[in-house]
Amino acid sequence: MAQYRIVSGSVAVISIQNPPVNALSAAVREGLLLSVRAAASDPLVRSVVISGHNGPFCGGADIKEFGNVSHLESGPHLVEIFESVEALAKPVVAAIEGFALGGGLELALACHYRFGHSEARVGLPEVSLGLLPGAGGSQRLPRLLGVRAALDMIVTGRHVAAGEALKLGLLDRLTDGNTVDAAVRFAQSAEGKPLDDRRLGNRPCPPLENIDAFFEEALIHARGRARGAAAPLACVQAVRGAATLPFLKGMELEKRLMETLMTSGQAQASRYCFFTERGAARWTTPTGARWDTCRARPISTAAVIGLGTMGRGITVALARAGLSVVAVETQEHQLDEAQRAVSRMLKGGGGVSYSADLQAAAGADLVVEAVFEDMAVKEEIFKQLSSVCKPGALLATNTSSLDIDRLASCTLRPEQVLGLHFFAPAHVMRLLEVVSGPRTSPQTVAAAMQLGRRMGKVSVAVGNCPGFVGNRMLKPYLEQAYFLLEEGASPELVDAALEEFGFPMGVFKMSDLSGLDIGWRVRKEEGLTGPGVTADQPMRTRRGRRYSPLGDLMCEEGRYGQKTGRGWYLYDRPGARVARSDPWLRSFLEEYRERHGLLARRIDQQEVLERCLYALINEGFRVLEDGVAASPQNIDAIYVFGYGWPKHRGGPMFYAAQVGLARVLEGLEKYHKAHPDSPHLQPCSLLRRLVASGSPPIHKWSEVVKGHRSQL
Ligand SMILES: CCCCCCCCCCCCC/C=C/C(=O)SCCNC(=O)CCNC(=O)[C@H](O)C(C)(C)COP(=O)(O)OP(=O)(O)OC[C@H]1O[C@@H](n2cnc3c(N)ncnc32)[C@H](O)[C@@H]1OP(=O)(O)O
Repeated sequence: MAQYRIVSGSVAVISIQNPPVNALSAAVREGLLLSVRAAASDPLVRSVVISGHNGPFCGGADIKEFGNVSHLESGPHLVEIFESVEALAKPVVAAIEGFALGGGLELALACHYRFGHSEARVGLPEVSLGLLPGAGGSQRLPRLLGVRAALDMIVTGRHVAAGEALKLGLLDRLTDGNTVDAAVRFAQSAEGKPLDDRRLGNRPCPPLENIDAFFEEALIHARGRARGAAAPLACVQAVRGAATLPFLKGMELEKRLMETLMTSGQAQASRYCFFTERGAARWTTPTGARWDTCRARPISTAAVIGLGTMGRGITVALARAGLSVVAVETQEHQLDEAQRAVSRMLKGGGGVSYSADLQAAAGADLVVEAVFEDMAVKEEIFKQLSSVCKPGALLATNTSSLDIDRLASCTLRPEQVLGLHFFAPAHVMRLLEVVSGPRTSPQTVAAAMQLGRRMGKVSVAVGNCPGFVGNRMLKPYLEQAYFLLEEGASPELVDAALEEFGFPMGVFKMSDLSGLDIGWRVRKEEGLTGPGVTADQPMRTRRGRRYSPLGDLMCEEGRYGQKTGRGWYLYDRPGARVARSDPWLRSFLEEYRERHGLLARRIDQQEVLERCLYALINEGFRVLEDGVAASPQNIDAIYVFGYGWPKHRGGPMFYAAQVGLARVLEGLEKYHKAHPDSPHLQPCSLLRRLVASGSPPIHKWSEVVKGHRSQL
């Protein structure tokens, strides 16, 4: 769908019409090509403006079509359309409002001039979909901006604001007014002028010295950041083609690379993540509440209780979302320090006031409690908040695992109590688990989900259980990693396998970063270690199942990780980040194995991956079975946006489907047989039932889950 009209006697305005983002679907491509041909053949038309209908210029190719080759191939191809645009003998001006992304920017690059609104943004984000700008973008952009700037945009996929795009030379002019009107006036002024130099396909790439060395380095850099993703490397290759080949040869290279990427599992996984991120907004809860049936009361003021690292980050996230925030910390020295830190992060005051008195929370629409993880302390605060806060105020806890329902029962308003599980650093990390207990009202969930969106978070509604979704699934993953150390692996081996898989950090490096003492405190509270454990209990068994005390022993040695300069690795000083192997740990593990009669065996990376990831996935199926997560897509969103699961692998549940459910089941059966005292390796019944029903595709799993639903 493309609207075609003539304005001011000589300008054809072609408007892309496909709400909400004017994506280039087959119908749009058809309409666009017909319109371009009409403009070419109409003698009255002397110039052309291409714009987006109702605001945004164009959000790119229609991603929904990518999963289906026949959709992709129906209608004219973008490359062909853009060639016709560029070849037109009349000046073509792109009028960019809102955004021009992916194929949208590639269309603008085929135009002879680009006019932008001052608030527009442009970019080639295909890389985050596991692709490259495959409709000429990888060849035209370097010819316009030069290799360095183009490569940066293409490999990172970042959105560039209009002001920067003007400086880069990507936009020719900006306007604060009506972009189409300004573009029409400009198009008329360009009528009859020569166009050859405006056609990027005709231009050579601006020269670059030491071109081979430049691209070698770019490839090394991209490989370092890609974590196993193929698209960034293909982007470098395509831009190299732009720098070294004639345009048409470069286009052939782009096409070849694009065909390989488009049909890859990585692109499929990245696309799945795109829709998973957006799908989380269509939430449901175990109690049957839904996003489309409840209205959220808007939240404009908030109080944050407790200004440790999490509280500070949450204050910043709320203030940046435009809320007026009162930050409460009863310890005066901590309050001063927090005030300075928050101001620094906000680059000024930013709507935050500070208080040492809980009464300051009285007028807030929402209170987020972020004190340390101690149930008794939290219970006391919730009791007080229940009487201090105005009726209707929502009371949230930022616990990462404690029982929301227990906190709700300390208040006179259990329906307004919920968990908001932020991830550190809270003002940076995209994920927010919105945890509802059995008594949390749908309106409370709706308000929290809306707030999450305002903060720019991927908010996922989950049910209440120890660890909620993310940390609950992490537990078996960590446990297997510890067991692997007992059986002969080293932290380096385990971490290398996980990092090669695509995690930014292996489990032991991650544990050093977040602090071993956190898990130690939780295990003490659970009675797994500490004074409550009597000397006659076997060290490696708890409640009839295998237990590894390795983490506890490390903490007893004062090895808390980066903060103490020693953990699973050695650091130059407390707080340093670079992990080095520690000979002490090697002997510690050897002695430990000897003491417990454990024979070290050779463990390969495949076993590391299967034991750790399959145990995590298995728990994911249990989470689905229990109804704590509404869908496998929600679990995957949690892992991709909160736990560093590589996007090009789609998330744990998607990965399980891609590996094959039968293979995951078989792997779990094998490992459970070898380790019968490790119940996390025992395949759960949902996985068995899915395999028995022929391993349906992931979007059909809910049909198998149904009927078995929810204990909550
Ligand atoms: C044998 C094999 C053959 C292989 C052949 C190979 C050759 C093929 C050649 C093809 C060449 C293609 C080259 C071009 C590629 C591309 O353009 S890829 C797409 C690039 N664009 C993007 O990545 C942009 C994605 N979108 C966004 O970033 C955001 O949506 C936005 C545009 C910035 C708007 O944000 P916001 O206002 O916050 O709205 P959202 O909630 O994100 O989105 C609203 C709804 O719109 C849907 N949507 C968004 N973009 C697209 C899109 N490009 N296609 C389809 N749908 C899109 C989004 O899912 C939302 O939908 P709902 O959730 O249903 O509301």
